[in-house]
Amino acid sequence: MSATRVAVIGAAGRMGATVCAAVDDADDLELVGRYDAGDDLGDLGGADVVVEFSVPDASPANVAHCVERGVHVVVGTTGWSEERLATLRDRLGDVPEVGVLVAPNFAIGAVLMMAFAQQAARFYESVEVVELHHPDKVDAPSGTAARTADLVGAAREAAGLGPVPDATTHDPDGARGARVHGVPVHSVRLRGLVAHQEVLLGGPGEMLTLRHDSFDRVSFMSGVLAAVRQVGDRPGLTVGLEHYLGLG
Ligand SMILES: NC(=O)C1=CN([C@@H]2O[C@H](COP(=O)(O)OP(=O)(O)OC[C@H]3O[C@@H](n4cnc5c(N)ncnc54)[C@H](O)[C@@H]3O)[C@@H](O)[C@H]2O)C=CC1
Ligand SMILES: O=C(O)C1=N[C@H](C(=O)O)C[C@H](O)C1
Repeated sequence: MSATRVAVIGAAGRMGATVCAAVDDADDLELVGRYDAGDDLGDLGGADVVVEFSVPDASPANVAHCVERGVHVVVGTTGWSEERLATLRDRLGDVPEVGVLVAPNFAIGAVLMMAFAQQAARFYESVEVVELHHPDKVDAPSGTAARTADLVGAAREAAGLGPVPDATTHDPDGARGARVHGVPVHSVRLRGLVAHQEVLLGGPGEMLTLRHDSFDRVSFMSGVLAAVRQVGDRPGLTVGLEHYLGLG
């Protein structure tokens, strides 16, 4: 069987460079293009699949370029709001054979953490998300934290839980963090870190802590490569790697 041809957008970045190395190392994949800011994406080097890890403001146009050329895309870039996803879904309506996966986190443990948090949400009165990342990250909260909060918030709503208890009335400096789908989210940026998250769930007399740590970007590679191998067989838009792992 011939190798799947893969191009990487954002190839000079932390994730893009790691993906290029992982694709180079895989016997069944061939790296046919590396693109970064300012490059003409052209025919994408004849790629069957593109892996996109760039910046939130550039990602939708990059993905549109691929989709218009009938190329499947695995997207790891954050910032895919509901509005952006809806536009992409519309665009995919014109090319029904093309598959796109948008996933906020490709580490298996992070995917499991989100699934466990969603499962646990209905049992706890209180929940907060703390995400901790390297200080070169440009977006906050992280895509993973936003998705976790969305999943947890929706599960709470479905279970008929009200707002998380919080007596705070005076918070001039925003110490209680952001609110995503009603869930408080706190972002830490610290030299030495890569990507980490805790979901804290509290009930009378107890707390459940779900924690995931990516110590190295290699943690994302098995998920990225699994997605590259499957995306061509999954037409349309999929959000979240869990759907490729039988967890969705
Ligand atoms: N889904 C996941 O598992 C993960 C997602 N990420 C996300 O991936 C994205 C990239 O993260 P990093 O690699 O750490 O960032 P980075 O800053 O190291 O790399 C981004 C790269 O994109 C390039 N770029 C900027 N504008 C571009 C354009 N218009 N077209 C093509 N390339 C462009 C930059 O020059 C840079 O080389 C972020 O949104 C981050 O949150 C990061 C790690 C894991
Ligand atoms: O920028 C990063 O590093 C990461 N970004 C993703 C996110 O925002 O969730 C995934 C992971 O946390 C690493």
